[in-house]
Amino acid sequence: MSKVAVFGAGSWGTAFSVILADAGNDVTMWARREEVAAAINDTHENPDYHPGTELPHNISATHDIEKAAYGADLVVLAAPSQTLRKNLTDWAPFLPKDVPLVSLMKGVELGTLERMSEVIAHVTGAGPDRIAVVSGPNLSKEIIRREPAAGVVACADEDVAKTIQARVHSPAFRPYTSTDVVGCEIGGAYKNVVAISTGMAAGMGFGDNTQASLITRGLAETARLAVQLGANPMTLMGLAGLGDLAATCSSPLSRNRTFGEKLGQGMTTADILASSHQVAEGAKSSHSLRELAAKVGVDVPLAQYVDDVVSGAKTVGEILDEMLERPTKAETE
Ligand SMILES: NC(=O)C1=CN([C@@H]2O[C@H](COP(=O)(O)OP(=O)(O)OC[C@H]3O[C@@H](n4cnc5c(N)ncnc54)[C@H](OP(=O)(O)O)[C@@H]3O)[C@@H](O)[C@H]2O)C=CC1
Ligand SMILES: O=C(CO)COP(=O)(O)O
Repeated sequence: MSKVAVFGAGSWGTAFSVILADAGNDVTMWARREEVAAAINDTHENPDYHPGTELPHNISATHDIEKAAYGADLVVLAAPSQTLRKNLTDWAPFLPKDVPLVSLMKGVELGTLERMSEVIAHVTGAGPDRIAVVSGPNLSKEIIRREPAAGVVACADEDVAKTIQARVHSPAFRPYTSTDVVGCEIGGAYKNVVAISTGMAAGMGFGDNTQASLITRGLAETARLAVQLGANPMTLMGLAGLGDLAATCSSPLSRNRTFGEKLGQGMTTADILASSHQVAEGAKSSHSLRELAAKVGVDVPLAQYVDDVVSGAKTVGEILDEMLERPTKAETE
């Protein structure tokens, strides 16, 4: 059986390991905490992230980087976007040479403004034919219950994308291929920001018209930036764009939407962060995406407003007024 190393044993690393195991791979997960690895091996459960779900027996876990990587012919990376560079620097010396590296992350690094595939390239020296992205409407709690879902495997080398597609095709998970890494990554990172804005509206008590307006203008903003960075606009109409946006903005399971709801109800970012240990990537990527857009000359009002509220620079009431008072324009501008 082929072995996959999954680095990261949080919500998505664990649920994606179930896809891989169901697809016939032997999976070794690397967990940051020794006790999480021990619990997975002893009880076949990840008690911190998916309590009560039995994991397939072809999944094991370790806290030892070398053991996790040994013999893997596919490496999957599932850490928070803002820590990936540091994590990967530790993992890189142990990773098998020449195997594909798959990013599951949906964020843009603060400071460098790099997408995750760019961070992977810079830290490992891997070329575009070895770096892939899996994205789409894939809320981990639904995936681990084996509810049917689809996703996109993107790699500049279509043959590599097809090989990974075959490795992640499980009875419940239907992967499509793409060569548009930029479009998939920007779609994945941006939908988290839009989900925070939609959550804010819900938290302020506004209904479906407001939320649908934000989702639609958010998609326009996502597409503007992605296309400027070289993406195919049709990618944003696909699973890694509209698909993920719809799932994340509408689901109570989304950490980003929930984060926004709490902001809308008046909680501060510090209080929200203290109330959950799970990552809501959009809280940081609203700032990096705003800066990335400024760098390439794209107007991204939604990312600016979300960033302003997350940073505490403005209140939700203030940005609501600002949004409604903006000069009107053509929809396709
Ligand atoms: N959850 C989902 O439904 C989906 C998530 N994603 C993306 O996957 C990525 C990972 O998210 P997800 O698994 O959900 O996040 P979680 O918050 O559920 O888990 C984060 C994981 O990263 C570990 N971690 C936290 N901080 C660090 C650090 N400083 N160094 C190394 N490891 C660390 C955690 O370890 P510990 O337990 O020890 O803190 C945990 O294993 C994100 O980019 C997210 O957007 C993509 C699709 C679906
Ligand atoms: O990316 C996701 C679903 O596709 C998960 O969204 P959240 O991180 O908001 O929970």
